[in-house]
Amino acid sequence: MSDTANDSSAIDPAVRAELTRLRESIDNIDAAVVHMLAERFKCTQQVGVLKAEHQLPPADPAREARQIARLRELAESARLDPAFAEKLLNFIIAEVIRHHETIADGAR
Ligand SMILES: C=C(O[C@@H]1C=C(C(=O)O)C=C[C@H]1O)C(=O)O
Repeated sequence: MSDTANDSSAIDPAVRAELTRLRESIDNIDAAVVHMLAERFKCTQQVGVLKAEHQLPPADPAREARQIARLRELAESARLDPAFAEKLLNFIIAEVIRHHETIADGAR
């Protein structure tokens, strides 16, 4: 990459405008992702409390398998890499299970 690749004075104004337009949408999408994840974690925290109150295990592998299969199908129809969708869901679920273990530990 040349030294001037990130120097905005060297970028064609039309290209700069297009980059700015796209980055504004990326920023909006990132904000939506954060808000959606926050809502999801609010729900999963409640599931964690319910499980702890009723001595249910933090993880439910059968439910996870159904979610992964569903998400992979959704990803395919949205032209998103299903392997990426699966990795992302597994990453989120691992964090949820960690929260559930912490809640269960606190209830003991
Ligand atoms: C939220 C739950 O707990 C865990 C987390 C899941 C998730 O984040 O979607 C799914 C299954 C469980 O391993 C649940 O059982 O529904």
